[in-house]
Amino acid sequence: MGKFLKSVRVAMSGIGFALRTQRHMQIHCAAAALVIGLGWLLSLSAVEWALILFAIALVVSLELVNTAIEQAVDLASPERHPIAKAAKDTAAGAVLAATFAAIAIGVIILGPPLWRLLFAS
Ligand SMILES: Nc1ncnc2c1ncn2[C@@H]1O[C@H](COP(=O)(O)OP(=O)(O)OP(=O)(O)O)[C@@H](O)[C@H]1O
Repeated sequence: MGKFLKSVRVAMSGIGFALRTQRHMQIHCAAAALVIGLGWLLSLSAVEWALILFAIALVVSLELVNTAIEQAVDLASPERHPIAKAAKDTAAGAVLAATFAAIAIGVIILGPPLWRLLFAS
């Protein structure tokens, strides 16, 4: 197998691990599928799609990094330690910050057309 294909395979296995083991990753992916479905229903523009897809990629990527940090911390410090706590809490904070931004982007882009579809037609 080529080097590139091997890199893709191990990266996909990392994504699979996070999907199987992390409840938050499953929630993010379910929310992403819902938003993509709504975007298709509401015929978003190219720029709107770009923003939505960027927000989804940011949240999912940070959840993957958060998972990697949790695994590394559990390996390095199975016992409780304030630095282990700081590492895990900070990584979780990164996911939370991106999630807030993604929710804001979703409301700004999907809110008005969804409102018109539901209440003004
Ligand atoms: N080794 C540790 N030392 C100190 N505090 C820890 C340690 N491991 C976990 N914690 C604390 O418990 C919290 C939860 O950690 P945990 O590893 O269970 O992740 P999680 O937030 O439950 O993530 P997920 O549900 O996505 O697996 C951390 O954010 C941290 O505050």
